[in-house]
Amino acid sequence: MTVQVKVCGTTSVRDAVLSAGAGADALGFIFAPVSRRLVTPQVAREAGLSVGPSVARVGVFLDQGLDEVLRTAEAARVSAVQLHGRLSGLYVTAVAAYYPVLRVVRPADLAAEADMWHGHNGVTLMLDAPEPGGGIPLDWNALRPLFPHGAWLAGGLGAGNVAAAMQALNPAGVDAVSRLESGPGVKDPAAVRAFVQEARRAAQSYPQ
Ligand SMILES: O=C(O)c1ccccc1NCC(=O)[C@H](O)[C@H](O)COP(=O)(O)O
Repeated sequence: MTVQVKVCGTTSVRDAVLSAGAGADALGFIFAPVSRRLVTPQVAREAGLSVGPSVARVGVFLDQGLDEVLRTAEAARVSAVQLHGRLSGLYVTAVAAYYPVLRVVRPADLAAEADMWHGHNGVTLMLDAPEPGGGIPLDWNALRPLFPHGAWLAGGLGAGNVAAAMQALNPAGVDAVSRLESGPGVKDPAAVRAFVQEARRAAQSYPQ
């Protein structure tokens, strides 16, 4: 089976090209003002154009207004939107009318959100730690009974632990940022390459 590998927190053309060259399926561009990896829509657009058509560009938002999300996503020409925060089902559905949505949930909300979005093809769940971009791994084994088929996983992942996380939960996609950086918003090339390679290797042992 395959796994989608997303490298988040892209802030430059250089890092977009690096992650795409390492084999990432998706690049994340963070538009949440609280982030140390904040990028402008203009830079995200330029970076997205530099990686060709087969790499997804994901705009990442945290508790931002619907207008702001749609305007920013359009300006950056992203291909999908990732939504963090306390958001109503109506809000998520409104964004999903325009973009495929990665709806990010914390462990405490996983069961309720999995029920809400079951069978909704435009919304994919991503389980993440309570503090996005914080580099803290989850307790994968404890989450095993709750983890929905087809969901993605984030939270403190890197080359050193992505295989164990995948073995525990069989996520359809994995996402990381903190452990792939040499500094806030700057990618460490070796860490990015190792993360993508390890995720690909671990996916080979997925159940058929
Ligand atoms: O990374 C951030 O700074 C951030 C800030 C606000 C909202 C989302 C943010 N990151 C979103 C991501 O997709 C991260 O890759 C994900 O939370 C995992 O991060 P990490 O645990 O550091 O690998």
